[in-house]
Amino acid sequence: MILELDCGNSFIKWRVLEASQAAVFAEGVVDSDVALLGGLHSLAGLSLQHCRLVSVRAQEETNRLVGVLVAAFGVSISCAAPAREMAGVRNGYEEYARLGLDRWLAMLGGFQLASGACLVLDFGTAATADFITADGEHLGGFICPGMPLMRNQLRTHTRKIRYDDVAAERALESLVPGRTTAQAVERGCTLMLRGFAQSQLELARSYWGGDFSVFLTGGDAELVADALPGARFVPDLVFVGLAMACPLS
Ligand SMILES: Nc1ncnc2c1ncn2[C@@H]1O[C@H](COP(=O)(O)OP(=O)(O)OP(=O)(O)O)[C@@H](O)[C@H]1O
Ligand SMILES: CC(C)(CO)[C@@H](O)C(=O)NCCC(=O)O
Ligand SMILES: [K+]
Repeated sequence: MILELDCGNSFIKWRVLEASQAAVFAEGVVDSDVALLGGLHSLAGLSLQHCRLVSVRAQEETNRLVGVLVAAFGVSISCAAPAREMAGVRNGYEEYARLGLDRWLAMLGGFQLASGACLVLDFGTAATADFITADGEHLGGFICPGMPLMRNQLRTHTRKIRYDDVAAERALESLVPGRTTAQAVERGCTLMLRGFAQSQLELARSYWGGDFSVFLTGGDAELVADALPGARFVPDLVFVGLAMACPLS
Protein backbone atom coordinates (compact mmCIF):
# COMPACT_ATOMS: atom_id res chain seq x y z
CA MET A 1 0.00 0.00 0.00
CA ILE A 2 1.04 3.58 -0.61
CA LEU A 3 0.61 6.43 1.85
CA GLU A 4 0.06 9.85 0.25
CA LEU A 5 0.34 13.06 2.27
CA ASP A 6 -0.45 16.68 1.45
CA CYS A 7 0.88 18.79 4.31
CA GLY A 8 -0.76 22.21 4.12
CA ASN A 9 -0.43 25.07 6.56
CA SER A 10 -3.40 24.06 8.70
CA PHE A 11 -4.14 20.42 7.93
CA ILE A 12 -2.54 17.24 6.67
CA LYS A 13 -4.65 15.50 4.04
CA TRP A 14 -3.75 11.81 3.83
CA ARG A 15 -4.85 8.76 1.96
CA VAL A 16 -3.73 5.17 1.57
CA LEU A 17 -3.89 3.58 -1.88
CA GLU A 18 -4.07 -0.15 -2.50
CA ALA A 19 -0.79 -1.49 -3.93
CA SER A 20 -2.33 -1.44 -7.43
CA GLN A 21 -2.87 2.35 -6.94
CA ALA A 22 -6.34 1.79 -8.41
CA ALA A 23 -8.39 2.12 -5.22
CA VAL A 24 -8.34 4.21 -2.05
CA PHE A 25 -8.04 2.03 1.06
CA ALA A 26 -8.55 4.88 3.56
CA GLU A 27 -8.31 8.66 3.78
CA GLY A 28 -8.63 11.55 6.18
CA VAL A 29 -7.81 15.09 7.26
CA VAL A 30 -5.88 15.70 10.51
CA ASP A 31 -4.44 18.72 12.27
CA SER A 32 -1.20 17.24 13.63
CA ASP A 33 1.48 14.57 13.15
CA VAL A 34 0.20 12.82 16.28
CA ALA A 35 -3.34 12.66 14.91
CA LEU A 36 -1.98 11.30 11.62
CA LEU A 37 -0.14 8.46 13.39
CA GLY A 38 -3.21 7.76 15.51
CA GLY A 39 -5.41 7.55 12.42
CA LEU A 40 -3.01 5.25 10.59
CA HIS A 41 -2.41 2.96 13.57
CA SER A 42 -6.17 2.49 13.96
CA LEU A 43 -6.52 1.04 10.44
CA ALA A 44 -7.00 -2.73 10.41
CA GLY A 45 -5.15 -4.43 7.57
CA LEU A 46 -2.79 -1.51 6.89
CA SER A 47 0.42 -2.64 5.18
CA LEU A 48 2.50 0.30 3.89
CA GLN A 49 5.35 -0.16 1.45
CA HIS A 50 5.82 3.37 0.15
CA CYS A 51 4.98 6.94 0.99
CA ARG A 52 4.88 10.03 -1.21
CA LEU A 53 4.59 13.43 0.36
CA VAL A 54 4.22 17.10 -0.49
CA SER A 55 4.67 19.81 2.10
CA VAL A 56 4.46 23.59 2.15
CA ARG A 57 5.68 23.58 5.74
CA ALA A 58 9.14 24.48 7.02
CA GLN A 59 11.86 21.98 6.12
CA GLU A 60 12.47 21.04 9.79
CA GLU A 61 8.78 20.29 10.33
CA THR A 62 8.65 18.17 7.21
CA ASN A 63 11.85 16.34 8.15
CA ARG A 64 10.42 15.60 11.58
CA LEU A 65 7.29 14.07 10.04
CA VAL A 66 9.37 12.01 7.62
CA GLY A 67 11.46 10.72 10.54
CA VAL A 68 8.37 9.75 12.50
CA LEU A 69 6.86 7.89 9.54
CA VAL A 70 10.07 6.00 8.80
CA ALA A 71 10.33 5.00 12.46
CA ALA A 72 6.67 3.94 12.68
CA PHE A 73 6.23 2.11 9.37
CA GLY A 74 9.70 1.53 7.89
CA VAL A 75 8.49 2.94 4.58
CA SER A 76 10.56 4.50 1.82
CA ILE A 77 9.47 8.13 1.41
CA SER A 78 9.54 10.21 -1.73
CA CYS A 79 9.07 13.97 -1.27
CA ALA A 80 7.90 16.19 -4.11
CA ALA A 81 10.62 18.70 -5.00
CA PRO A 82 10.57 21.94 -6.97
CA ALA A 83 11.22 21.67 -10.70
CA ARG A 84 11.66 24.11 -13.54
CA GLU A 85 9.72 21.84 -15.85
CA MET A 86 7.74 18.61 -15.49
CA ALA A 87 5.06 16.68 -17.39
CA GLY A 88 4.90 19.36 -20.08
CA VAL A 89 4.45 22.26 -17.62
CA ARG A 90 7.07 25.02 -17.28
CA ASN A 91 7.22 26.73 -13.90
CA GLY A 92 6.66 30.46 -14.46
CA TYR A 93 8.23 31.81 -11.25
CA GLU A 94 11.36 33.95 -11.51
CA GLU A 95 12.80 31.61 -8.86
CA TYR A 96 11.06 28.33 -9.57
CA ALA A 97 11.80 26.82 -6.14
CA ARG A 98 9.75 29.54 -4.46
CA LEU A 99 6.48 28.45 -6.04
CA GLY A 100 4.42 26.54 -3.44
CA LEU A 101 4.70 22.82 -4.14
CA ASP A 102 0.97 22.29 -3.58
CA ARG A 103 0.29 24.81 -6.34
CA TRP A 104 2.84 23.16 -8.61
CA LEU A 105 1.35 19.70 -8.15
CA ALA A 106 -2.21 20.94 -8.62
CA MET A 107 -1.01 22.55 -11.86
CA LEU A 108 0.59 19.32 -13.07
CA GLY A 109 -2.62 17.44 -12.29
CA GLY A 110 -4.83 20.06 -13.90
CA PHE A 111 -2.76 20.33 -17.06
CA GLN A 112 -2.79 16.56 -17.49
CA LEU A 113 -6.55 16.29 -16.94
CA ALA A 114 -7.27 19.29 -19.19
CA SER A 115 -4.78 18.53 -21.93
CA GLY A 116 -5.11 22.21 -22.74
CA ALA A 117 -5.08 25.65 -21.17
CA CYS A 118 -6.25 25.71 -17.57
CA LEU A 119 -6.97 27.83 -14.55
CA VAL A 120 -6.34 26.07 -11.22
CA LEU A 121 -8.06 27.46 -8.13
CA ASP A 122 -7.24 26.16 -4.64
CA PHE A 123 -9.20 27.27 -1.57
CA GLY A 124 -7.36 26.31 1.60
CA THR A 125 -5.74 28.37 4.34
CA ALA A 126 -4.77 30.59 1.43
CA ALA A 127 -6.69 30.91 -1.83
CA THR A 128 -4.56 30.57 -4.95
CA ALA A 129 -5.04 30.83 -8.70
CA ASP A 130 -2.61 29.64 -11.39
CA PHE A 131 -2.74 30.04 -15.17
CA ILE A 132 -1.28 27.46 -17.57
CA THR A 133 -1.39 27.92 -21.35
CA ALA A 134 -2.25 25.16 -23.82
CA ASP A 135 1.46 24.58 -24.47
CA GLY A 136 2.23 24.20 -20.77
CA GLU A 137 3.58 27.62 -19.93
CA HIS A 138 2.75 28.72 -16.38
CA LEU A 139 1.93 32.42 -16.62
CA GLY A 140 2.02 32.84 -12.84
CA GLY A 141 -0.78 33.24 -10.33
CA PHE A 142 -2.32 34.97 -7.35
CA ILE A 143 -2.38 34.31 -3.60
CA CYS A 144 -4.81 35.79 -1.12
CA PRO A 145 -6.11 34.88 2.35
CA GLY A 146 -8.49 31.94 2.40
CA MET A 147 -11.63 31.63 4.50
CA PRO A 148 -9.87 30.63 7.75
CA LEU A 149 -7.46 33.57 7.56
CA MET A 150 -10.09 36.18 6.66
CA ARG A 151 -12.39 35.01 9.44
CA ASN A 152 -9.60 34.90 12.01
CA GLN A 153 -8.28 38.35 11.12
CA LEU A 154 -11.74 39.80 11.78
CA ARG A 155 -12.02 37.92 15.06
CA THR A 156 -8.54 38.92 16.16
CA HIS A 157 -8.61 42.59 15.22
CA THR A 158 -12.11 43.55 16.33
CA ARG A 159 -13.59 43.41 19.79
CA LYS A 160 -17.15 42.49 18.95
CA ILE A 161 -16.89 39.88 16.23
CA ARG A 162 -17.38 36.67 18.19
CA TYR A 163 -19.45 33.62 17.26
CA ASP A 164 -19.13 29.86 17.44
CA ASP A 165 -18.68 27.18 14.79
CA VAL A 166 -22.34 26.20 14.85
CA ALA A 167 -23.41 29.78 14.09
CA ALA A 168 -20.77 29.92 11.34
CA GLU A 169 -22.08 26.80 9.68
CA ARG A 170 -25.73 27.91 9.89
CA ALA A 171 -24.84 31.33 8.47
CA LEU A 172 -24.09 29.84 5.05
CA GLU A 173 -27.61 28.59 4.40
CA SER A 174 -27.94 31.55 2.05
CA LEU A 175 -25.92 34.55 0.87
CA VAL A 176 -28.45 37.33 1.44
CA PRO A 177 -27.26 40.28 3.57
CA GLY A 178 -26.57 39.08 7.11
CA ARG A 179 -28.75 39.98 10.09
CA THR A 180 -26.38 38.51 12.67
CA THR A 181 -22.62 38.96 13.08
CA ALA A 182 -21.98 35.36 12.07
CA GLN A 183 -24.06 35.75 8.92
CA ALA A 184 -22.52 39.08 8.01
CA VAL A 185 -18.94 37.80 8.36
CA GLU A 186 -19.35 34.30 6.94
CA ARG A 187 -21.33 35.53 3.94
CA GLY A 188 -19.10 38.55 3.41
CA CYS A 189 -15.93 36.42 3.35
CA THR A 190 -17.60 33.83 1.11
CA LEU A 191 -18.47 36.61 -1.34
CA MET A 192 -14.83 37.79 -1.25
CA LEU A 193 -13.71 34.30 -2.26
CA ARG A 194 -16.30 34.14 -5.02
CA GLY A 195 -15.25 37.56 -6.28
CA PHE A 196 -11.62 36.37 -6.33
CA ALA A 197 -12.62 33.28 -8.29
CA GLN A 198 -14.73 35.22 -10.76
CA SER A 199 -12.02 37.75 -11.49
CA GLN A 200 -9.62 34.88 -12.28
CA LEU A 201 -12.23 33.48 -14.63
CA GLU A 202 -12.52 36.83 -16.41
CA LEU A 203 -8.76 37.01 -16.82
CA ALA A 204 -8.65 33.48 -18.23
CA ARG A 205 -11.39 34.43 -20.70
CA SER A 206 -9.41 37.48 -21.79
CA TYR A 207 -6.44 35.20 -22.55
CA TRP A 208 -8.12 32.15 -24.01
CA GLY A 209 -11.72 33.02 -24.92
CA GLY A 210 -13.77 29.97 -24.00
CA ASP A 211 -11.03 27.45 -24.71
CA PHE A 212 -9.80 26.45 -21.25
CA SER A 213 -10.65 24.27 -18.25
CA VAL A 214 -11.17 25.47 -14.69
CA PHE A 215 -10.17 23.22 -11.77
CA LEU A 216 -11.37 23.76 -8.27
CA THR A 217 -9.76 22.15 -5.23
CA GLY A 218 -9.03 22.68 -1.50
CA GLY A 219 -11.05 22.29 1.68
CA ASP A 220 -13.23 25.36 1.01
CA ALA A 221 -13.84 24.78 -2.73
CA GLU A 222 -17.51 24.15 -2.06
CA LEU A 223 -17.97 27.77 -0.96
CA VAL A 224 -17.27 28.98 -4.50
CA ALA A 225 -18.36 26.00 -6.63
CA ASP A 226 -21.79 27.28 -7.62
CA ALA A 227 -20.35 30.66 -8.56
CA LEU A 228 -18.25 28.87 -11.20
CA PRO A 229 -20.51 26.73 -13.39
CA GLY A 230 -18.42 24.56 -15.67
CA ALA A 231 -15.51 24.32 -13.24
CA ARG A 232 -14.34 20.80 -12.44
CA PHE A 233 -14.26 20.13 -8.71
CA VAL A 234 -11.33 17.77 -8.16
CA PRO A 235 -10.76 17.42 -4.40
CA ASP A 236 -7.67 15.24 -4.91
CA LEU A 237 -5.98 17.38 -7.57
CA VAL A 238 -2.80 17.79 -5.50
CA PHE A 239 -2.62 13.99 -5.15
CA VAL A 240 -3.00 13.59 -8.92
CA GLY A 241 0.08 15.80 -9.37
CA LEU A 242 1.87 14.11 -6.46
CA ALA A 243 1.69 10.72 -8.20
CA MET A 244 3.14 12.34 -11.34
CA ALA A 245 6.01 14.03 -9.47
CA CYS A 246 6.80 10.97 -7.32
CA PRO A 247 6.25 7.88 -9.47
CA LEU A 248 7.11 4.52 -7.90
CA SER A 249 10.10 3.20 -9.78
N1 LIG B 1 -12.80 17.48 6.39
C1 LIG B 1 -12.23 18.65 6.61
N2 LIG B 1 -11.27 18.76 7.54
C2 LIG B 1 -10.66 19.93 7.76
N3 LIG B 1 -10.96 21.06 7.13
C3 LIG B 1 -11.92 21.04 6.19
C4 LIG B 1 -12.60 19.84 5.89
N4 LIG B 1 -13.49 20.11 4.93
C5 LIG B 1 -13.39 21.44 4.66
N5 LIG B 1 -12.47 22.01 5.44
C6 LIG B 1 -12.11 23.43 5.42
O1 LIG B 1 -10.99 23.53 4.53
C7 LIG B 1 -10.17 24.63 4.90
C8 LIG B 1 -8.73 24.19 4.85
O2 LIG B 1 -8.48 23.74 3.54
P1 LIG B 1 -7.22 22.85 3.18
O3 LIG B 1 -7.19 21.67 4.08
O4 LIG B 1 -7.26 22.67 1.72
O5 LIG B 1 -6.11 23.90 3.62
P2 LIG B 1 -4.59 23.70 3.90
O6 LIG B 1 -4.03 22.70 2.96
O7 LIG B 1 -4.33 23.53 5.34
O8 LIG B 1 -4.15 25.12 3.51
P3 LIG B 1 -3.11 25.53 2.43
O9 LIG B 1 -3.23 24.57 1.31
O10 LIG B 1 -3.50 26.93 2.05
O11 LIG B 1 -1.82 25.46 3.14
C9 LIG B 1 -10.64 25.09 6.27
O12 LIG B 1 -11.36 26.31 6.13
C10 LIG B 1 -11.59 23.98 6.72
O13 LIG B 1 -12.66 24.52 7.46
C1 LIG C 1 0.32 29.86 -0.96
C2 LIG C 1 0.36 28.57 -0.15
C3 LIG C 1 0.36 28.91 1.33
C4 LIG C 1 -0.92 27.78 -0.47
O1 LIG C 1 -0.95 26.61 0.25
C5 LIG C 1 1.59 27.69 -0.52
O2 LIG C 1 1.53 27.35 -1.88
C6 LIG C 1 2.90 28.39 -0.25
O3 LIG C 1 3.34 28.46 0.86
N1 LIG C 1 3.54 28.94 -1.33
C7 LIG C 1 4.82 29.62 -1.27
C8 LIG C 1 4.74 30.99 -1.83
C9 LIG C 1 4.40 31.04 -3.30
O4 LIG C 1 3.79 30.09 -3.84
O5 LIG C 1 4.75 32.05 -3.94
K1 LIG D 1 -3.45 22.78 -0.11
